[in-house]
Amino acid sequence: MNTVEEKWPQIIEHLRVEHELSNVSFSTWIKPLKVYDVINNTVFIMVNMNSSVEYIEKKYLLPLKVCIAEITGEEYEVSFISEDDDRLNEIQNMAVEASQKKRTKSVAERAGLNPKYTFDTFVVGGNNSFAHAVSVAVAESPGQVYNPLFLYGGVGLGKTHLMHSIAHFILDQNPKKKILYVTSETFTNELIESLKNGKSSGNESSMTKFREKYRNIDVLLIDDIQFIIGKESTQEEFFHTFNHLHTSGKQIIISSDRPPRDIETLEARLRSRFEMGMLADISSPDYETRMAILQKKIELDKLEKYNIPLDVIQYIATNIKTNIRELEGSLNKLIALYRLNNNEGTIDISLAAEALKDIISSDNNREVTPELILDIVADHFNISIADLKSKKRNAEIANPRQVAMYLMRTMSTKELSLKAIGAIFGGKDHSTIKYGIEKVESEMETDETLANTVNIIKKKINPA
Ligand SMILES: Nc1ncnc2c1ncn2[C@@H]1O[C@H](COP(=O)(O)OP(=O)(O)OP(=O)(O)O)[C@@H](O)[C@H]1O
Repeated sequence: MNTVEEKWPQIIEHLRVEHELSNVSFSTWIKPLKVYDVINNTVFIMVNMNSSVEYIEKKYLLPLKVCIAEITGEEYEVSFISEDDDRLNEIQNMAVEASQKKRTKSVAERAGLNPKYTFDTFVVGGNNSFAHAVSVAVAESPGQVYNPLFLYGGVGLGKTHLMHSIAHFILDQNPKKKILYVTSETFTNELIESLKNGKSSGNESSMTKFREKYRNIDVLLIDDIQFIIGKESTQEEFFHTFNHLHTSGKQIIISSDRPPRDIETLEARLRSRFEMGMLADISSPDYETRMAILQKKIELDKLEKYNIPLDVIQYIATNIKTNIRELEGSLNKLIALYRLNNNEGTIDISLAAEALKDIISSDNNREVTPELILDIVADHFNISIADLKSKKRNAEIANPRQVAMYLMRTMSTKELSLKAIGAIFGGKDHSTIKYGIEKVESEMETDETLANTVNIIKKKINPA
């Protein structure tokens, strides 16, 4: 049942009270209305045979629209229909189409894909045209052309975006394809958990489940493979997963921050497997590509309304060279600064300079600041920096927050006192910070999954 249908009794009650409808009006016109369907944000309401659609439309369309928005929190169009309406067939077809679209989308969502990362939103430039071309080829003929496809390149240059694009494309062609996208961190942590559960329960069923999950698929996408380096048991398991899929003609797509030959602790047998398909690198975008990416983002995020002057876009493209995530981040920061000022200032180069101030970082030997740690931890756990700094206590936020505290204490270039860390997290007491840090430290000793995650974040902060 959709939200409008679910909340229909509240919606009409709200209408009755707000518009002071008499009992007669209410029971004559409103009570008999039924939600017929909600399709693409339009609520179709069936009007009783004996009522007049024209009259109800004239008198109640607007009030009802407002009440629906107030009760559901979402804006809908409202359309009244009658049982002998010529449009009924058309509406039913629309409903079927919409539910098919929804199903395809949920297949993509289930596969862990970001809906924004598609080939349509990917800007092709000299830095990525080869990687893009081979990705399209793999998407068109999974398992048949380049297997595995190994995409590599520096931080924030579009590897994940390309991988998701391949997966979306395959699912669009055939929603039944079984696609699994994971980071190597997830693969490792799930393996650790399965081994642990297998040991404690004394049976192998958890490992069997793990293997079923990773082997019973058509396409495996594994992101940031560099993070399984140095872990023998993970490499061993991955080797078998790889062989199983590869010999059955299933497609494997891998990303890494460097080519296989430069991953020192990668076992030779895995390295040779990775090198037997297609290696494609993505390098830093040139100026024209950076401009094109900024323009695309303005279009996709509907930022045209801010009329950002061309010289401001050029200023950002000139100054942020090596990381597309930072390129996008500066545009977001610029808009945020402008809005902070109640949209009253002007978007000019000096505002852009302020936006860039926090973002421009020398890539080598970058200083580890609290802001950098907040940024990377938030990005890693897919939560906002505001949440990290907030007082929310649910585990999804509180645990990453404690990890951030621990990292600030142990990794910051300038040593930070407990009090200083407390100030960053909204004025928390130094004992709270101490507790958080010690909790992470002691849990890392027994919880291998947490230790693995913290180590990966450390490598993201300090990739050397
Ligand atoms: N060619 C491109 N066109 C449009 N957007 C891009 C392009 N390349 C990267 N981006 C955007 O830049 C951001 C970072 O890209 P992505 O996460 O794919 O990088 P990555 O190489 O996987 O980084 P990491 O090494 O951190 O995993 C994303 O928001 C992505 O949409």
